[in-house]
Amino acid sequence: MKILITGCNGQLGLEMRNVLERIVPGNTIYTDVELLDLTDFKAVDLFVAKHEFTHIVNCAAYTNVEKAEEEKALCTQINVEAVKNLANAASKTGTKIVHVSTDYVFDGNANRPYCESDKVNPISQYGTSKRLGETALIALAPESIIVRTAWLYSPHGHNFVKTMLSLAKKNIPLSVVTDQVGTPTYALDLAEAIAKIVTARQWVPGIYHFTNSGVASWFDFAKAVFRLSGNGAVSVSPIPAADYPTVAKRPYYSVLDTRRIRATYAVETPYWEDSLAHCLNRIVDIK
Ligand SMILES: NC(=O)C1=CN([C@@H]2O[C@H](COP(=O)(O)OP(=O)(O)OC[C@H]3O[C@@H](n4cnc5c(N)ncnc54)[C@H](OP(=O)(O)O)[C@@H]3O)[C@@H](O)[C@H]2O)C=CC1
Ligand SMILES: Cc1cn([C@H]2C[C@H](O)[C@@H](COP(=O)(O)OP(=O)(O)O[C@H]3O[C@@H](C)C(=O)[C@@H](O)[C@H]3O)O2)c(=O)[nH]c1=O
Ligand SMILES: [Mg+2]
Repeated sequence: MKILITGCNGQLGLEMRNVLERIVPGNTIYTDVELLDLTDFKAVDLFVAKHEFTHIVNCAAYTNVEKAEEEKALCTQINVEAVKNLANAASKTGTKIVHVSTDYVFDGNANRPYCESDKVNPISQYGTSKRLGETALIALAPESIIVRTAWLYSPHGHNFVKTMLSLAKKNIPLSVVTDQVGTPTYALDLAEAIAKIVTARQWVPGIYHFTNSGVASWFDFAKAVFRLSGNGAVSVSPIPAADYPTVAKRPYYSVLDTRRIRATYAVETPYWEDSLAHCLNRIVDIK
């Protein structure tokens, strides 16, 4: 087994390293944009040909939802063209790909958790680019596995938990939206799930949904961050999304149904608040 982790300094990339070095130490090469720019067709082709990986886990992406609306070309380069480059290179070497996608491929008008077969209809540039990445990958490397996740956080990088913790330090009253509902997901739990797929005896191509268990609004998520980090006194008001103007539209409801991945790969989907508590314990200086 020889694995490539791309985007190794992102939230998921860093957790993939934690998990893989515990369960299959020394089997993995980790690349960031400096070592391997995925938008460079030739570089990707040469790198993958040289190493003959058994698996690639693509943790690289353009993830700034707001800026994506203005940086459409860059977002497409990373979320679509780079995925094509990986798919082309991997299909020559018979390398299996695990690619990561998002709940933002859905429009959020459902009233029950989204299954893998449900109709997609992205409402943002980021969501559109992630969907185009999915379809390009399926066309070029149909044996791939796509794991859609949502509301990712970790001790590293940019995420809602760290945004809330830094706002808490400013001692100003906060307002957070209550009418966008999903499932906060700990990047470490996702990394465990992906590692299980990569090391499993069976490889079942297709799309899988992975999130933690349970349901929350961003407001619920913020309240839990403050309660579990000893910042329970921070004042947070619930507001409708209409009162929090943003450039990009976000789905009102994007809970994902995770039965398929649990049934196929026996992965754990811990309750979101339990995982949040675990993550907060790893973040020093939370008060
Ligand atoms: N964050 C979230 O809430 C969610 C994320 N996802 C998906 O999960 C996956 C992992 O997300 P997450 O870990 O949060 O992402 P991050 O933004 O934390 O990390 C992505 C990494 O990709 C790197 N990268 C960007 N461009 C290139 C390039 N051309 N070549 C190589 N590397 C590049 C970035 O480097 P640099 O920082 O230097 O640009 C960054 O380190 C992504 O596919 C994302 O779409 C799905 C649902 C929710
Ligand atoms: C900072 C802040 C945000 N919000 C709102 C804005 C928005 O509706 C919601 C979440 O804001 P964020 O910008 O942190 O989240 P966003 O960047 O939209 O998060 C998404 O990222 C991409 C990469 C994904 O794939 C998605 O699954 C999802 O995690 O919270 C408030 O209501 N109050 C606040 O003080
Ligand atoms: Mg964001």
